[in-house]
Amino acid sequence: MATQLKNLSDFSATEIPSAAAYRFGIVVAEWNAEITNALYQGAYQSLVNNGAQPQNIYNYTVPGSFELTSGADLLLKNINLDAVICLGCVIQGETKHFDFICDAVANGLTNVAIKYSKPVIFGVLTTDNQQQAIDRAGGKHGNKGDEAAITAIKMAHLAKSIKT
Ligand SMILES: Nc1c(NC[C@H](O)[C@H](O)[C@H](O)CO)[nH]c(=O)[nH]c1=O
Ligand SMILES: CC(=O)[C@@H](O)COP(=O)(O)O
Repeated sequence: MATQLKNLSDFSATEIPSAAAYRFGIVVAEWNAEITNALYQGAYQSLVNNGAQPQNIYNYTVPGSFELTSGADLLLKNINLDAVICLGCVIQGETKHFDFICDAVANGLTNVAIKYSKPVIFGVLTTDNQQQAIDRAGGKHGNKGDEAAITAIKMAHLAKSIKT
């Protein structure tokens, strides 16, 4: 498994641009809150550790990962942001519901990013079980929230460099 070869929180500080000039939205799904709260803490701390100003980080929650698309759309429609980080945890149950949510969120967030020409970061765990989620939300495989935050910083920097 690719993740087993990589820690989601391993980054070289020299490769990460400063986040000081950028404004970030973070949308967090409430489903599996013990996991998504850990993802949020990782993302928020990674932003701040790389220079983001707390007053430039706009935090919101939505009921479930399926609503992350609506959340990202509302933020980009109403707030001047350089990137939106979307955090969720979808865990396989007994039915195909998992598949529909995961596909909807991945495609939905992609469409929002294109609609606004803004980076929308897919920080959603899609796991077979709870332990896999724990391992990727501050456990042995790091924190996907860290990864999502660093991705947001890099994409915001890329967007700025292309525009100027
Ligand atoms: N089972 C999980 C859900 N289900 C809820 C959906 O995301 C959505 O809120 C509902 O279908 C109403 O639109 N959400 C997760 O984030 N994680 C899950 O494991
Ligand atoms: C991913 C889900 O929505 C899942 O938790 C729902 O469980 P089930 O497929 O057993 O209804």
